[in-house]
Amino acid sequence: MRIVADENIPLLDEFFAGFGEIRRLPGRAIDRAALADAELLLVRSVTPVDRTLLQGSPVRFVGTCTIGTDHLDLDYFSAAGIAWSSAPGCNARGVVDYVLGSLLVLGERLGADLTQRTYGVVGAGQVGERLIKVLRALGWRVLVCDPPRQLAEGGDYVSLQQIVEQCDVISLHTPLTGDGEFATRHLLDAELLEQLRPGTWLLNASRGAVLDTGALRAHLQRGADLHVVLDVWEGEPLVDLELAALCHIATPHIAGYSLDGKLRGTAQIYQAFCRHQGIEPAISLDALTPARWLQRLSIAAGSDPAWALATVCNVVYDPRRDDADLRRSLVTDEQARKTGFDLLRKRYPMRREIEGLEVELLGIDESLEALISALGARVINVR
Ligand SMILES: NC(=O)c1ccc[n+]([C@@H]2O[C@H](COP(=O)([O-])OP(=O)(O)OC[C@H]3O[C@@H](n4cnc5c(N)ncnc54)[C@H](O)[C@@H]3O)[C@@H](O)[C@H]2O)c1
Ligand SMILES: O=C(O)[C@H](O)[C@H](O)COP(=O)(O)O
Repeated sequence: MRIVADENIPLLDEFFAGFGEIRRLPGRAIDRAALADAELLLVRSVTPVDRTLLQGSPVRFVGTCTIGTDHLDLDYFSAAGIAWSSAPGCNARGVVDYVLGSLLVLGERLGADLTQRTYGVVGAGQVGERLIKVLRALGWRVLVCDPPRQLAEGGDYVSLQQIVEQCDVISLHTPLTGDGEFATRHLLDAELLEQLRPGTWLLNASRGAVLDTGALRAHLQRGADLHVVLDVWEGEPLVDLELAALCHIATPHIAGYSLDGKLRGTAQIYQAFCRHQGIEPAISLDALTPARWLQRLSIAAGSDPAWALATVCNVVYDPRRDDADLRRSLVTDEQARKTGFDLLRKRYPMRREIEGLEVELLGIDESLEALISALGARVINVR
């Protein structure tokens, strides 16, 4: 079997060499010619996979090692009988760590008490649900907007209008969808942006176009009192220079780029392809995951909770490095800017997740124990 794969998918040989010959290409360079004799196509989010790419090719299975599927034409797959899989939830925890790290930066720069804010999470799926769980476990107030889930399950949800009116912090975690009752393209449009409360923190680590970023730039240029964190950009890999300059934190679509999340993405596609082939998966991710460079941290009972929170989060992930790297890459030449964006993602340094970190708690401190557990780290009590 011939396999064509995005060169940025880790563990390709370990999981897929047993199925056939793998040809690696930059995701944006995968074209019709490359697929002339390929039966299996493995992509990430930068390869639009549609009729134009696939028609006439022997591809029978498409795997995207990502959560998002907006780059796949699923209607065409279904009409053409092409099987596919994404990797639901694979890097969701990385996004939660990114949001926590960003909140800490904003809290420090703006002198805000994170415990006293009202958080609005828009989209309560794999990412949003995990984020809500952490924020609520910390005892923070969270409102949730997810109309599809509200319709399907009922429950304690609010409207987007209520989020805009009541929240100090709004974090977007919907998929990008262009049509249907719950379409999210420009979900936060010019009208809603105008209604945000002065001082609102607005975070987008979903897809660039979930926000009307042209309207956001214009609003900020008029002096809107907003504090913006953007990981994703309309028109990626080309970042809007003026908008980036107006953001508190600007990163190159790496919110979910934990090593754990990337490896899980490959493993999930391997499992899906095994199911498709009717074979039992024989390769285990556990055996292939490297040891963490920081496995355990010690914190003394009685430590300041805000310090402990920042220490556990920042030791795992601090978005300031990614923000600085992106800003250095933002040159005026558009081609160089796009190349810079892709290079930052291709050469992304090793980052692990808070889940998996062990925190040794020295002495008895129930509230500190609850806080560290809320973050998802494993508490080891040393009495
Ligand atoms: N920046 C990154 O690195 C990164 C990483 C992972 C995922 N993502 C993006 O985040 C998105 C969400 O990820 P997920 O794993 O939570 O997806 P998911 O499919 O598990 O959950 C999405 C949730 O959004 C809800 N939703 C849909 N339309 C909505 C609307 N109009 N208003 C409010 N809620 C709506 C859905 O009902 C669902 O509960 C992905 O589709 C992907 O595009 C980005
Ligand atoms: O949808 C996802 O899983 C994320 O956005 C993912 O991190 C995208 O990474 P990429 O495929 O662009 O490398």
